[in-house]
Amino acid sequence: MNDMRIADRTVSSDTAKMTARGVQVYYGENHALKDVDIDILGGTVTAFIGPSGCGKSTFLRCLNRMNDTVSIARVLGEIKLDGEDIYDKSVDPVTLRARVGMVFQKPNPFPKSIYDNVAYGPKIHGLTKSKAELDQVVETSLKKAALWNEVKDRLHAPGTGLSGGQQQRLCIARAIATSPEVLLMDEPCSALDPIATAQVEELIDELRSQFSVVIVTHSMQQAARVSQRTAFFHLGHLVEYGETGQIFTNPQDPRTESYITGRIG
Ligand SMILES: Nc1ncnc2c1ncn2[C@@H]1O[C@H](COP(=O)(O)OP(=O)(O)OP(=O)(O)O)[C@@H](O)[C@H]1O
Repeated sequence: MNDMRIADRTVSSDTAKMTARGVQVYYGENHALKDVDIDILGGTVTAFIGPSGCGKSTFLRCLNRMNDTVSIARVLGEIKLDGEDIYDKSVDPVTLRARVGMVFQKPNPFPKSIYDNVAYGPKIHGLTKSKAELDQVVETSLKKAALWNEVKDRLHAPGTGLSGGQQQRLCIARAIATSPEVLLMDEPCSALDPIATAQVEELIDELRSQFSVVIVTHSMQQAARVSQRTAFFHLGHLVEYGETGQIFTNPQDPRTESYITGRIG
């Protein structure tokens, strides 16, 4: 942990964008997540770290109700976005996922053109009124995802023809095209080479000026590079949550210390 570039630790907001209280997740009989309480801050990158199977992705997927799509998953407790219960019956999960977007581990562009990948969300949510407005959203999203210059002359070529790193930036552009308030990223760099990883990490830092980012990562170096807040999960428990520098240099719980020093993994 010595040669780490450290992210700017200042957070632009200390108000909670999302809050979770007493969250439990069961997959059938498997109690995967146990009594998780957390406040996700606005304008902040929050990293979820912990050993394989500790529940990081499960909790991430609770934040935009992706676990609704898993028939054996049961989510208990309360999760709020701007004070509103996202599991309330009146909340449409598809609309919620436009506000709380997601980028997955493997780049998964639709088998459509670069343009149509980005235009998809604004179209289905009726966010634009004209073709010119949609063109503008596509361009702005690709610019925010640092991909515009590489693709502006081939917007109608298939998204699947891009390199892995470009495909992941296309998926980020697709996720931000609906102007989400929170962006969830589940190990977004695990399929990328070091150069593409550095590009996506730089992007994450820029994106937090517009919304909260929550990133699951296996890499402690990555958590230290990109996040201002870190949550350490172990065996389904949220063991420790705090300022990233403090978690890595002065952990309060012996389990966190064991993990960051490599004694549990
Ligand atoms: N779709 C699913 N169906 C059944 N069990 C699941 C499912 N997804 C996760 N689990 C179980 O929930 C527990 C937590 O898994 P989860 O994927 O959330 O952990 P993780 O910390 O993200 O792991 P990794 O770092 O390996 O991705 C594990 O016991 C896992 O087997």
